[in-house]
Amino acid sequence: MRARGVGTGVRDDEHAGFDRPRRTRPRTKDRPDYSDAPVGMVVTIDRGRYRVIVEEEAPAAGTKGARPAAKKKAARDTELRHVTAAKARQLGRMGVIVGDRVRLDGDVTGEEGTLARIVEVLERRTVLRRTADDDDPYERAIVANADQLVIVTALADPPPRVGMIDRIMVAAFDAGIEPMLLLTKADLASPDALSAAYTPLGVPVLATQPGSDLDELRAWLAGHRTVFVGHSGVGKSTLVNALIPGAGRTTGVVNDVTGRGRQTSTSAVVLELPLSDDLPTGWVIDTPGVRSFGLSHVTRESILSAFADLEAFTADCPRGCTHETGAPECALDLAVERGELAPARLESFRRMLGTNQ
Ligand SMILES: Nc1nc2c(ncn2[C@@H]2O[C@H](COP(=O)(O)OP(=O)(O)OP(=O)(O)O)[C@@H](O)[C@H]2O)c(=O)[nH]1
Ligand SMILES: [Zn+2]
Repeated sequence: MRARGVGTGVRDDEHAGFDRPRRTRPRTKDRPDYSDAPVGMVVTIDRGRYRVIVEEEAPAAGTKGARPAAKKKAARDTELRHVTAAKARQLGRMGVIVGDRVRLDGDVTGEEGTLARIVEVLERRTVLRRTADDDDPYERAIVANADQLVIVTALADPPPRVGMIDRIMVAAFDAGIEPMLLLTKADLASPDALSAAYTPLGVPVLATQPGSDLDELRAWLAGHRTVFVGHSGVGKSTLVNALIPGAGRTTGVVNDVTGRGRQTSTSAVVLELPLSDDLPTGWVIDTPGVRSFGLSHVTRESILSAFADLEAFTADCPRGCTHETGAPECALDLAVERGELAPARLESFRRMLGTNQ
């Protein structure tokens, strides 16, 4: 007979329940209801400890802990509490990644020396994944719940790698995350060629150099959770520090002796953009410099679904059409012939398909 949860009373369906297949787990007894537990966002992970930001209503004016009236300018009407947590045993091997929204149990005061427990990971809206290389069968989920991705590429020193940009872009398309291209070091080389190569993809492109006005970028980030991805040395930390004074992202050249960068972080970090009077709040998720970006998890269909205009034409493709260059009677070629699709757009799409081979 099924054990009954303590104090839950007899439900109506309890009587009829005996001839039903037994649930593997009694619901009420082993699985406490955490629906009232506070929800927070995982901002860093370090050796099994998760730093979680819990957003709560700010105390009303006049109560203990209320914000002084003088600080009202550009203030949020909620407050952010930082809580350190460990993964609860019941989550088993389930991964918790940066950006995850989690429910917390135990001591959630966030006071020095306290430790909360992550008891549930809420459904992810997006997951940015990569494999170490294309033969790597293990995909790694890097960041959860981002809705934008900024690919940071230097125009020189190190020189841009178009293949790498394409791959990161495909990972974004696959994840349903909006990509943007940010070209740094425009003082060293012109952004024109790269800019032209990515415009047909509908990807916003922005070039920066020391002293650049970052207002356009700020406007783009406001109200979003944006992942920054880039090769080591492209100037990503310089940019993040400019956007978020006090972020303290380590910058500098690669150490000539050890060949290793000074950056020690191995996991992504969520940072809050400064509050502003005229822009909604936003978050930046900085990731460690990447050297490769494997895509063995990405399918042709998921790339196609990021190109809604092309997807509409492919309804007329022969069954099993690969849509690649030379695919017989591919409706995409016919659409270009009829002048309904820009050749550059099809070319860009096919370049993206090619990254996955
Ligand atoms: N000329 C020029 N140099 C830049 C620019 N942005 C950054 N740099 C320099 O490029 C070097 C690398 O910058 P970082 O910000 O450390 O690069 P990163 O991408 O964070 O690199 P990792 O920390 O290794 O991931 C530093 O010496 C910066 O001063 C730029 O727009 N123009
Ligand atoms: Zn086709």
